[in-house]
Amino acid sequence: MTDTPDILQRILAKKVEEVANRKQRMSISDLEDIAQGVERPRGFYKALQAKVNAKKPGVIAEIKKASPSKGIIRENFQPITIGLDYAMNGATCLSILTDKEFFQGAEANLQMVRERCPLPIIRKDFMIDPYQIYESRALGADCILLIVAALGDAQMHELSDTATKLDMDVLVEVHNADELQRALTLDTKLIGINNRNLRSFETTLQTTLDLKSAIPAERIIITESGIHSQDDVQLMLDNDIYAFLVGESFMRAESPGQKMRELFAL
Ligand SMILES: O=C(O)c1ccccc1NCC(=O)[C@H](O)[C@H](O)COP(=O)(O)O
Repeated sequence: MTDTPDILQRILAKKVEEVANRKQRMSISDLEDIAQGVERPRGFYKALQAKVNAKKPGVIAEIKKASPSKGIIRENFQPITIGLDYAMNGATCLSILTDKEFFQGAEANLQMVRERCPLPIIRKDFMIDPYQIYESRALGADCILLIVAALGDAQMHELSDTATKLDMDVLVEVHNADELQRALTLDTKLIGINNRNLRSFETTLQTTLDLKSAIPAERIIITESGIHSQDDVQLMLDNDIYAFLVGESFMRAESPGQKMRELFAL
């Protein structure tokens, strides 16, 4: 096991700086104006709900160039081509990394893909301030990610309420039972269980299996990270988990969409 310094704390420290700089460049009310001119949210939750109700896999296909645990994952990184490939091959939603420092993402990637691709999109970034929620809507995001481990209770509720006010969906992400209890105090129907330990970077699908029984039936469980094989997918389906967030195994394939089709038999 790698003894990694707490990557989340490093990312969050950088986000505090980043948000402060952005606030100097554009006011929240200007962002609000821009957000109002953007096409309405596409229904991220609804798209997943339709799959889950039909007991079919709903795949949130990730567009990610690099990560702290894996370094560069995909050299030939063409976000629009990847987004269209996912859409053509049956993805339900997209996840687009916008963090630059740690994931080599970009906000422009989300905007460009949204213009060309009809799928609902989650902005995958580290939300700590309502400013970023307005910014996400202004970029065209349909859903935002809230990582419980990164947030205090009041902060988490404030961010979720801001997203709801903007008609966006919220995916709340947990890694353990304590975080899950906190996540369940939110109204959101989307609960992501991240199988990656953010200290060791190890992934185990057992995390999803261990936590799922504490989640009420009306919520949608999304298993996140570490899905690499048809057996992994089958294990989740056998345990009534129908929503998946997958990045690396798709991104390492020449055609991420075909890889998705292969893993999920779409
Ligand atoms: O992936 C990392 O190294 C990482 C480090 C710190 C915070 C988050 C991190 N990953 C984000 C994700 O949750 C994944 O991109 C997502 O679940 C997909 O995982 P995978 O299919 O294993 O690429």
